[in-house]
Amino acid sequence: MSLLKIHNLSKSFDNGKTKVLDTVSFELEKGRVLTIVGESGSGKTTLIRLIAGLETPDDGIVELNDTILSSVDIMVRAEKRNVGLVFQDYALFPHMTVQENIMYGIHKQHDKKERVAEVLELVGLSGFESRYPHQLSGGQQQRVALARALAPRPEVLILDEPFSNLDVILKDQLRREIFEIIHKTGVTAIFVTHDTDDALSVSDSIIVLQKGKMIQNATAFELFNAPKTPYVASLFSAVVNFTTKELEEFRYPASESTSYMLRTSSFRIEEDTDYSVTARVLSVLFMGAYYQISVETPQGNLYTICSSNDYQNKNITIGFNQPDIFHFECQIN
Ligand SMILES: Nc1ncnc2c1ncn2[C@@H]1O[C@H](COP(=O)(O)OP(=O)(O)OP(=O)(O)O)[C@@H](O)[C@H]1O
Repeated sequence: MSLLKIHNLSKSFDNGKTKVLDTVSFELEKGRVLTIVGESGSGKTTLIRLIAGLETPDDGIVELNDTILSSVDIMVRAEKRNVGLVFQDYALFPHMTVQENIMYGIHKQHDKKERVAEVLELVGLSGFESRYPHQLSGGQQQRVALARALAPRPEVLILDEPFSNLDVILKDQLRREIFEIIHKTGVTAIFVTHDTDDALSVSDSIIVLQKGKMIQNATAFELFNAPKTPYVASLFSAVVNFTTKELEEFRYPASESTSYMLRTSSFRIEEDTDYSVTARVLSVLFMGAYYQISVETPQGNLYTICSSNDYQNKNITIGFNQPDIFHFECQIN
């Protein structure tokens, strides 16, 4: 059964001139992790602010545990919603210790100190109670922010771009740790990011927002393998747009009214494939873990990746298999 139900949520700013969210609907089951992805300005933060009660909707309903939290006539205050928030900038109070920061979020409980110790243990920071935020690393501050959000036992935990201020190695490590903690607590979580790697690795389902509209709501596997639009396809790895003429070179039966795309990584070199063309290799660049290869076909140049530089200045067969090509009955946008 769904814990959180979002129904036809819409929001505009500037007296209705800027529509930021347009009839967004989805449901989230208890204990699941949902990620919201989308380019800058697509409405991600506005959507979670509406769920957290920091904005009022123009239309639509936010429902948690069969109780309406927001609608045109109802607005339950943010602090009454039992929704925990972790922001990218940690938002810890600098003049308070770790213990005071975490206690701040706990309202009704008598066992405040015990709860602080419990959540600090959960995030691997036992013994850090009396430190101040400036005495902690970025990763530790983010774990304290998570502990603070978890302390009141929220029904939904929302993490807004929680890793974007951290360097790559720390980010990977912290992402793993935070999602282990989330799974351990079983809390229902919504994670907002424009980093699609984050989204693929941690979510039970992913919502893609584009210009305030929900384009697709699916598992990571479905989004990667069956994107609904060219934009969704391009979110998760490099893609090539094919013209009908280019596809004819591969002997692919292309139609004029369809847009075609292939992931760069789906090209096969010197392999038996469903559709192929002979092409001249223009360059092979060493990129560390792989080589980037550029080839010239009768219809233009293509880029792909391969694992060796044996193809320098050669004519090669490059191709792809039927299941790998995406087709969309629309114009590429
Ligand atoms: N209070 C506000 N008043 C006016 N416009 C706003 C307000 N809040 C957000 N917007 C606008 O709404 C649009 C969506 O903003 P939002 O912050 O939800 O996007 P986002 O997807 O979270 O972007 P980012 O990834 O850059 O954080 C933007 O064009 C933004 O300028």
